[in-house]
Amino acid sequence: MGNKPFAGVDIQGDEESGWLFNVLDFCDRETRKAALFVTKRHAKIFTTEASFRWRLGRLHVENGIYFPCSLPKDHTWKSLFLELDKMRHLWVGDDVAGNTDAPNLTASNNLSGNKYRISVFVRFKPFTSEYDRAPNGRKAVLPLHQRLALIRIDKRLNSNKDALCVLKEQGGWFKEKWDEIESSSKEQSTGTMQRPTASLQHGIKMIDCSNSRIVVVDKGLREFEFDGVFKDDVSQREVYSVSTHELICDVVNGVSATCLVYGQTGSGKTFTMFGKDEFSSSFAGIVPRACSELMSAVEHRKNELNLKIECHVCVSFVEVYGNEILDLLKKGKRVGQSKVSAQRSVLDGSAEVPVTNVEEVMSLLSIGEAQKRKAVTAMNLRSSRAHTVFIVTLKQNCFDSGKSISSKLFLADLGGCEQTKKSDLDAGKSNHIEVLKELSKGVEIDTMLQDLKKADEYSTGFVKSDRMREAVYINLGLMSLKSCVEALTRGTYVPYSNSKLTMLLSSGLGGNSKTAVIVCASQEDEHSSETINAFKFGQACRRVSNTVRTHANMLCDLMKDLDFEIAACQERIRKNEKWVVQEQRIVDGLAEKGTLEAEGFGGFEVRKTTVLVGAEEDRKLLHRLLSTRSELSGSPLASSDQACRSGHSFGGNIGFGDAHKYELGEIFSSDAQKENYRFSEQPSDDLVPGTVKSMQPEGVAVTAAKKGCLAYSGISA
Ligand SMILES: Nc1ncnc2c1ncn2[C@@H]1O[C@H](COP(=O)(O)OP(=O)(O)OP(=O)(O)O)[C@@H](O)[C@H]1O
Repeated sequence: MGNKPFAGVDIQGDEESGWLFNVLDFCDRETRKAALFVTKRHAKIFTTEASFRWRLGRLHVENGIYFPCSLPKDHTWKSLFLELDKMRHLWVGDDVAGNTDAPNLTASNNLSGNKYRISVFVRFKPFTSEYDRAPNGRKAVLPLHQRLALIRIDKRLNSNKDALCVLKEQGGWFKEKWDEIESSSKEQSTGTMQRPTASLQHGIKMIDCSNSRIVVVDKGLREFEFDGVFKDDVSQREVYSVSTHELICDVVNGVSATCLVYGQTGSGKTFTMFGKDEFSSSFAGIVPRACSELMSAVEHRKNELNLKIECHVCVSFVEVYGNEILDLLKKGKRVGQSKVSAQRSVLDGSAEVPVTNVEEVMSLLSIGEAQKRKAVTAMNLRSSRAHTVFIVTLKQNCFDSGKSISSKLFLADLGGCEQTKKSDLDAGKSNHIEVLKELSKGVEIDTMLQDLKKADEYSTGFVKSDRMREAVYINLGLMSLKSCVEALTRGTYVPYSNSKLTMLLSSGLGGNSKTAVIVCASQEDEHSSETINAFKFGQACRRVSNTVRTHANMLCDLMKDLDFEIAACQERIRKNEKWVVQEQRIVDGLAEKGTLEAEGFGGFEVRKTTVLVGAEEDRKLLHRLLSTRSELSGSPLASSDQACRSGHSFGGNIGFGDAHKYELGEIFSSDAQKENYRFSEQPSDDLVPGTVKSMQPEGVAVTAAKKGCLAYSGISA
């Protein structure tokens, strides 16, 4: 073949190097060897980032694996390629995936069962006014070492000595105190030096976006580390592309994802999740951006891929208001009665509306927005009075392989944690004028009249007790969310059923979903304690990992896990279980009253029974596992089939020492079926259901087949 085909290859160019990979992937062994020889001196071609990007493109076109157009955080094109390459057989049918000749096919399932930590981001809201920048809150007294640590982090100093110099230069109280201590320590050189302390404003001390760290003064100095920190000037687009964009790619690749915003009331959660003004403006939040990306990916699937994949998209938009789930797309109609039925209705699709293009999604978003409950509080002129969850369901069917995959995207705008004193729930009336101003901004006079009416509705609707009740329910939902996250970090029972909110979001918290949490925060010192609490919640979420599987592989994996457990259980039974002989003294029932025999002196019969002991608990477990497997597989025979094929024991004895003795070929009596049985042999095709197949030499054990099961061995006298 020579050097010719590769002579003109521009090794840095995407397309050219792509062509080279193409050739290498499809040529025979000899050609490949020659090609590798030629390109040896250009070996870096195989490792350049550009080449991996090109490979991702191929993965997309040929295997239907969607990948983000911009690199996700902490990824290189190479690492992204290696991660997504594990899914290359996502759309290959099970028949092909089961073929051992096809190399690396089992790797298709590698994503199933992968553990992913919840990613947590922090977004700061801009200061509301210059007044808010002024220190206006609690003070905390920091010990000297923490004060020095703060300076070291802030000024990027390496030693405490340098930090001490900075502290002295800062002058003020500390310098005076330090001079005082130095002079007194000179006088009494043997005495121990008193540690100087200084009081600091409680709140955020440093925001380090490049290292995603935030340093705060709480009771002492405290540092929080997150996956990303966005300052107040970061655009909506950037927040979306860093925090959520990757999740959309996962949803297209069949993995469910959740993104939730958490924070104090008025901290910018709704702004981050839904945006402001038009959904198409630069202020558009995560929901409209995610929907347009998802819909364009779906469009792309239809038009451009080699594979024929049919996609169906449905959306639901619900509000957890008080103790109820309301459907915002059906004029706030209540969904389900109980917690379970409400959760089922939302998750199983009765609240879903099918959509075919992005315009339809946006119009549904507007309908839902209009239905949302908002009110004026002292903290926010348009405070959401409920938790809102927007759910997108994507069902994909591949015509070529017959495989279908379903995934869900949960986008939740949680209600803000509220201190009712701060949010001044009666502030509606006093803020009336503010609402009017906001509503009339840039609007013509005739439309203003309508707005005035609207604003009037706002003000007249302000019933303090209603606002209080809403705040209590919001806080209760958030408390359940916190207790679920805490339970997940401790590894104890997770109380999802405590609230409808946690039941809805259970897949995102410790479930089968990739999850991102965006903590929205104010920078004002006044709100420092709420902000720090929100950071603590974010930190707890960061310790939670979800096990993520593509939906298509879930059942398969579950069966595999069950089979593994069944095999282990059977192995334990085989090791621990043994037959023991039990003796039972039976008084002659026919003896006449008053005789010695009747009283049990002398004339009694000793009846020996053989029973299986040593693995009673494992037997119960095995029974449970087999019935679960049978339920999952939908086949009533599966459980017994499984047990028989393994050739292990099950059950006890039948009729031993009792009246009935089975003969070869005899039909099992229906009474005998009430007793315990024992599997012992491999089932064979020549078994006649319900009959005794063979007998042991002493005439003690029988192997028999019973209706509905394949084989049994019982013990008969
Ligand atoms: N990053 C930001 N840039 C510009 N304005 C912002 C930002 N974050 C929030 N705001 C503004 O702050 C106000 C309050 O924000 P928002 O309604 O999103 O708060 P919230 O956390 O959803 O409150 P609540 O929990 O009470 O509903 C809005 O007017 C919003 O436009």
